[in-house]
Amino acid sequence: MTRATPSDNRNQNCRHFSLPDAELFYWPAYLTAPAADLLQQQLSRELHWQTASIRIYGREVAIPRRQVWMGEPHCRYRYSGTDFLPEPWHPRLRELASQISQALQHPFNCVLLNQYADGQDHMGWHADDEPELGLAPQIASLSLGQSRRFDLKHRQLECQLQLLLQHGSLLLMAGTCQQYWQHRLPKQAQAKAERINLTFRYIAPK
Ligand SMILES: O=C(O)CCC(=O)C(=O)O
Ligand SMILES: [Fe+2]
Repeated sequence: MTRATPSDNRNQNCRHFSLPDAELFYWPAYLTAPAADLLQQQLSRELHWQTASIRIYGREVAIPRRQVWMGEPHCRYRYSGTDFLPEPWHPRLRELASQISQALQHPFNCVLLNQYADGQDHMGWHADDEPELGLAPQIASLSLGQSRRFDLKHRQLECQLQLLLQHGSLLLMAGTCQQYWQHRLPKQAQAKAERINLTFRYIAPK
């Protein structure tokens, strides 16, 4: 499988991981450091970050991070028993979604943003396999700020992978990654600074 190098930073090497039942592509510096700094500051300041609650065993529990769901109006998203309606595009994020779509030759029309204040904020094991994302969804994950470890594990095989997601990097989870693998962002006591992650997704209009 071949992919064009993202247009934002053509000189960056792409690391390709061909795993059992999944393809991963990682661009360590998809955005230049100054562009990534600026975007992080802007998103941190300008978005309506929410502490969402999800239902676990019938109880409402606040998730250990803040988030924003954004995209085209039809992109409703059901996640752990809660229905999220998208916020309208922030102009910079509409532009970024279209750049990433072009670079990866794949449509993206919505994005889940997560803000992790420090290493205590995290996300547990899961897959982005909600039915509205369709079969074999491709998820493009842009990271800003504090570098954090990202873990993946196969659901059936004894197969795991750890990546360090750096400031300005882009990770594409492709193939049947969401069907056969789970991923998480673990707690990391030594991580002291903020990280913002954007996972661009595609939801087909009904
Ligand atoms: O913050 C990350 O890198 C992971 C985010 C993620 O898995 C998600 O938004 O579904
Ligand atoms: Fe995810």
